[in-house]
Amino acid sequence: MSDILIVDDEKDIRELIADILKDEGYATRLAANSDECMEQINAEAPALMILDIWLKDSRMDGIDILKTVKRDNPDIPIIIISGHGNIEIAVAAIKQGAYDFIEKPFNIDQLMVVIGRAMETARLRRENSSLRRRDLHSGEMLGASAAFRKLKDQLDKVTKSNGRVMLTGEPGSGKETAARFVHQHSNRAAAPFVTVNSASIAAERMEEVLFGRETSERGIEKGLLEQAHGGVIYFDEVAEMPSGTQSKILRVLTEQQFTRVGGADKVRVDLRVISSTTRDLSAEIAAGRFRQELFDRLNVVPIAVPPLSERREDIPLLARHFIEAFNRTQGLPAREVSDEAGAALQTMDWPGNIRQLRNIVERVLILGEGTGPIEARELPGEGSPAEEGRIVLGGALATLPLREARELFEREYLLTQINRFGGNISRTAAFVGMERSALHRKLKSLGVVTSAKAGGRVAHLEEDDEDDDL
Ligand SMILES: Nc1ncnc2c1ncn2[C@@H]1O[C@H](COP(=O)(O)OP(=O)(O)OP(=O)(O)O)[C@@H](O)[C@H]1O
Repeated sequence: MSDILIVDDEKDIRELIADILKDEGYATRLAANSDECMEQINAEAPALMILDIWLKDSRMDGIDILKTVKRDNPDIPIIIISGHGNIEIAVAAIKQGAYDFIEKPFNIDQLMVVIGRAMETARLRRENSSLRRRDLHSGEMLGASAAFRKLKDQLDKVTKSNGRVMLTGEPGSGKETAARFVHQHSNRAAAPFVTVNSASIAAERMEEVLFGRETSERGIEKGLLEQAHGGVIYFDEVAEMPSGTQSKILRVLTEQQFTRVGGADKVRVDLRVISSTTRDLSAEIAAGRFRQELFDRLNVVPIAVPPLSERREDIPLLARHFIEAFNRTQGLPAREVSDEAGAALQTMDWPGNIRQLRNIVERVLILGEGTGPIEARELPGEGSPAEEGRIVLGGALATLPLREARELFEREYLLTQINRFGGNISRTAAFVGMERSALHRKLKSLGVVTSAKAGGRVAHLEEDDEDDDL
């Protein structure tokens, strides 16, 4: 993605521009009409396009090409070449998103200045979005809950080794973040961390993307494996990997070398492999969708990343972290979180885990009401009944005698609070306003077991002792 695509129906002009650009050290590609142009872009997006607005013998004219490219590849800057006196068309092109225009006959210095500026703007834009992405994907891991500490201990141990790690966990629970953490704390930190999005690369392009290619026109183009040399390659959602690619990856892991598409030489790379999955890979293997041998090679150190519902205690901390990050990167208001909103966040369902929390925080900050603390009513799904001091009698509650309904309510209420405080009985007792021993008795009378998982409802309920940590 470092070359310039020149689209002009006049061969002389195309070649003249290409020669000038080559002298200036740019790689170039040429297209004479809209079909050739789209073919080139689909093969690989160029860093910049120089586009003649009038194209003879072409299915689409320059403006149509501009619209299509701006729709599908908005980051490619496009410089328009227009005939002398066609200012109106040039202005229309700028309105459609062209970066700038130059008039024919053009002067070389002027062309070079415009190209230089466009490249710089595109570079800054890319850097900005990668900074923003890095900021929200920094490998910085926050948490204090028992489930988080257990994860962190396991990750700390593997940073020192070179072993292949398989991270399992729900979507958005922080698998990539955990992988980046391992990378950043290992002796490979100075080398790249490269992600392979197994689900989003088309099966037929996978090989080229991973192994790179060699052609006579463009020489060697490194694939992701080579780009990650010395560092970490992260196979995100390995269960989505097409079966043909699974076999090829297996071969690379066994032979420790591969060839580029169209190439003959063997390439060796030094990589640490970390993979992740949201699916149960043993079920995928049983169903014949995932290769057992590949699983065995990738799953040397399995680590489970806990869902947010098992680390509710960390929710306020994470929410504050995202508010701060959105404030810094996007200038959104740095609001506090009210106690009610904090409690509501801790009791919500989180199928999308930490990513969902981040999205909700972003949405509330964008749509929010002013700069004061975030209130519970601003959160999705938070109705007014609780605010009015009412609860909705859902399910069986309305059909039960008072004593049983009260017990049911107490059990639900206490389980929810215990979850919010990460299973810590002392802090739960302090919050609900009971003595610790009284809370224990109450839980016992309600049939809640305090030393183990209670019917799957309490994830980390601890037996209390002097030290209230798990
Ligand atoms: N411990 C953490 N502390 C702070 N932020 C975190 C933590 N874990 C995850 N995040 C943030 O949550 C979001 C989702 O995390 P990440 O992309 O790592 O999840 P994932 O499990 O890899 O998701 P997917 O299954 O979709 O690939 C990211 O913005 C990430 O920065």
